[in-house]
Amino acid sequence: MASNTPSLRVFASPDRYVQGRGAMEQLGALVGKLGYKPLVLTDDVVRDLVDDTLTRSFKEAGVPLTFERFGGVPTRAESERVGEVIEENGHDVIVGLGGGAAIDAAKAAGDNAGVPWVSAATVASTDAPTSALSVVYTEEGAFESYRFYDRNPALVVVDTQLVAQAPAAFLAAGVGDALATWIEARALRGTDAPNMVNGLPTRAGTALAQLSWDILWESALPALDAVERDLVTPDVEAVVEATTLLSGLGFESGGLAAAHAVHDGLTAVDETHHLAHGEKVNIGSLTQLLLEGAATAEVEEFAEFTARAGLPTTLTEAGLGDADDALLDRVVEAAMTPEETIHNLPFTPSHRDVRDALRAVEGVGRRARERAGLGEPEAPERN
Ligand SMILES: NC(=O)c1ccc[n+]([C@@H]2O[C@H](COP(=O)([O-])OP(=O)(O)OC[C@H]3O[C@@H](n4cnc5c(N)ncnc54)[C@H](O)[C@@H]3O)[C@@H](O)[C@H]2O)c1
Ligand SMILES: [Zn+2]
Repeated sequence: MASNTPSLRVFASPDRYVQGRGAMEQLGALVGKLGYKPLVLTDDVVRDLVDDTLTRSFKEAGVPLTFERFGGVPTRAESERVGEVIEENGHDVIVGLGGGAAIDAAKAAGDNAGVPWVSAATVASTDAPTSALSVVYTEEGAFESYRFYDRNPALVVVDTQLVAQAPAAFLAAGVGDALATWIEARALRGTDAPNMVNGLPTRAGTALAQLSWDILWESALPALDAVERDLVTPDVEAVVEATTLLSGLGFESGGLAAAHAVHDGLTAVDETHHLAHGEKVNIGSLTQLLLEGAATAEVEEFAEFTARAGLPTTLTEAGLGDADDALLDRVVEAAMTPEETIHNLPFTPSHRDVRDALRAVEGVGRRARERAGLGEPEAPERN
């Protein structure tokens, strides 16, 4: 990102954002305003969850409902395949239904086929739904590249009842993804580093990142308690808005830095593939704070808060507890490619600086877990 230095400030957002309990009941009517023949890209798990609701919703709206099965990984090939389905059958709008992966694949397929795209989120696990970019993966699940579009989703719909009924780990991952947004956006303030819409950050983007952080600090823990019991409370509504809308606008127009670059680096090694996006991002946030030399109290408070939220705060939980330098070098190399957002930091860390910060996460994270009464971190089972 550092190679291009834009001179104009840019802020981007979806055309419309709709959130609430039972929002999927409205999907047919909302999508019907955008096209006559939508295609809904989703996996079997999500389809089973919403089939009845969407069948009813689309029927009432007089809009035909066609599902396409999502292959699970947003690869270039998967988007090309779905783009062809859109073209061959004359669909005029695509809906990505589920988590960040289905949503990202739908954006890419819509762009390939030249039709608008809609994000319909059934979990609040990432800030993917609002953005004008997709993260493209290899078949093996490693980060390949960001793919940028000229426009954001035409519509974003988030059903908080579905979010509440999903395993709480999804919302925890969303909290991890969204907390990083402020840690990263604030690092770009006053620099000429680009945001994710090829501009300089606007005050709005950065302020929304901070608002997301403030809401999470206030409401994430009670929201996670509520979601454990399938409840939609005002804390849940606030946290879903923070993880989806505010973090989405905040990261895109406020900009990314080291936390997401380290996330991308972590995807390069199989050891971390059991972690969700937001979980890997949390290791990235801790790495960025340590790399910045942030105040000890701040780093420790962040580690403890995110450990309480159920996020990984140690390399052990990331499957890298016994990683040798060569393995961490692969992570750091992938985190520091020329395109990576780590170069948006207002200083230039060396490879060794980043590796040491990453390794230092273990000690901070362990101590935080102890303070939170969570005990020793557990390594994932290897199969
Ligand atoms: N484009 C962006 O701006 C952006 C931002 C952040 C993350 N991402 C991308 O998002 C992806 C990660 O997304 P994710 O963490 O949501 O994972 P995911 O999309 O890979 O998986 C979500 C899983 O949850 C299941 N699921 C969905 N709704 C459910 C529900 N209500 N109940 C039970 N299960 C449900 C799905 O079947 C699926 O298996 C990564 O590819 C990441 O790169 C993109
Ligand atoms: Zn993210």
